[in-house]
Amino acid sequence: MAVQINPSILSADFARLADEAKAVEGADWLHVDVMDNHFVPNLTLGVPIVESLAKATDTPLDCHLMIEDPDRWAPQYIEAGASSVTFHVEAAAAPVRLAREIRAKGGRASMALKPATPIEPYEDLLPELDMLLIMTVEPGFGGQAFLDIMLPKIRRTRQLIDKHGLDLWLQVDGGVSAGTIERCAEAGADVFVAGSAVYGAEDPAAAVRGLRAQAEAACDHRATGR
Ligand SMILES: O=C(CO)[C@@H](O)[C@H](O)COP(=O)(O)O
Repeated sequence: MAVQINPSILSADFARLADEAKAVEGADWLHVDVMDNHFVPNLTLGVPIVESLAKATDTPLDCHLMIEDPDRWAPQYIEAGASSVTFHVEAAAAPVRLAREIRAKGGRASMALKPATPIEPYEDLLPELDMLLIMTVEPGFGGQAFLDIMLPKIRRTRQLIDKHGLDLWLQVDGGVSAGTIERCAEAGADVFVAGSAVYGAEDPAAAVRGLRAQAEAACDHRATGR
């Protein structure tokens, strides 16, 4: 699968979201961090803003729900115009039912794991998903340092995806930058969320292009061993 670069609007100017979405045209998805100050100690935005943003940009939205009770809320984000919804397995009461409901509504179903949550108990769930998100920081804030200790989990997840021959995207989120993206790609990730590395750059669109070139080279290296 081709590499995908998804700017996180958590690092954008929330008063100018439509312009900030345009500033990264050429990105594959916009990553929308939804936080409820319960599942994580931060508060961001909800369904009405996603509904407005979906109308303001042609870039598809992936909503990353860092909230309690995603079973209740996730389908509403698809109805609001998101094309993909990521829920945390630690918060979901019925992850399989929820993934099926997201897909039944026409969305891509994605499940996230916090750093201390292992992948192995969820091997049998993987066919129910379109994407798996491995958090490479503790969720809640942008601008944190990348957790190198997540690299073995990324590798093990890639092995599981390949073992089962699944068409499942493997996303990483947190501390992804020019200094870390190659390690993530070499470990097996193919979807990269970057907040401060994109919106903190003078030219966000150029930052997306730079990250894409680095990730593509590292993915080729992983595939060919050269
Ligand atoms: O989900 C989160 C944080 O919880 C992320 O999406 C951050 O927004 C990524 O920001 P950077 O680490 O790339 O600055």
